[in-house]
Amino acid sequence: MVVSTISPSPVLTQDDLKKLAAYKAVDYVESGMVLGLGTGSTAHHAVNRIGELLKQGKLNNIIGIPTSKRTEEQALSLGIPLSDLDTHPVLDLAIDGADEVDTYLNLVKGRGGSLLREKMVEGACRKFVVIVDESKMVKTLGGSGLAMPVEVVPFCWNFTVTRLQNLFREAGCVAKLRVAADGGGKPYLTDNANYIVDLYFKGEIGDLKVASHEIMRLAGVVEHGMFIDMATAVIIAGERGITVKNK
Ligand SMILES: O=C[C@H](O)[C@H](O)[C@H](O)COP(=O)(O)O
Repeated sequence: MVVSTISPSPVLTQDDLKKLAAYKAVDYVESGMVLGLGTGSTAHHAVNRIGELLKQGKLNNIIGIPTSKRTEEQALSLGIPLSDLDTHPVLDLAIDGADEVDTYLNLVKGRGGSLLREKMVEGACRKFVVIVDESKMVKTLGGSGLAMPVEVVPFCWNFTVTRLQNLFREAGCVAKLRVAADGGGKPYLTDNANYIVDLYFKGEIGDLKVASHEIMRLAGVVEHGMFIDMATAVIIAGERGITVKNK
């Protein structure tokens, strides 16, 4: 793993740091690329920047593959030409945020609800650059005590919640169905009309590949938010500057 650090910065807000990481990642973009466009507050800055450079004529012939309906709308509003994986099954580069990044550059994603399309698009990229502020860095995934999202089919979701929780009983896992933010207690619906079950761990998840396999073996699970061995680089913006970690 190659690590490089550049330029210290003055006191910045978390959003400033997200923007710094995003802009740095857009330096990797070249004209003619097919690009995976990530989802979330950090990726939002990168998509805006790509739109800006296209408008200024500093980038040309970019094709974007959005990882969510939200990003699709944003990209269209910026005039970024879009396509999909059916037409462009291999992408040059994807840029996206993450909820957690461990020391091996494994990720937790999906707290914003977009993990399935992200995993499909980012798994089809030659390079996957992750952009985060330093608060996202963790020793081990799930160690922050925050959600590890799993996308599940709505059919008998309660059954799947119980099975997911039982899977990680020794790690003190609590599994909860995510509800929509707009109140009413209705389940949160993903872009694929599925539900999200959030897993909260008290202890260690253990071997991530084993955990991944166990989760995916459950009928009813569509995908989970652990992105193992997928990132090729992580750009971390912090109070002391930007750090780039390459796989
Ligand atoms: O579901 C959301 C995506 O995985 C986001 O990329 C992730 O949650 C990070 O989002 P943010 O940049 O807003 O922290």
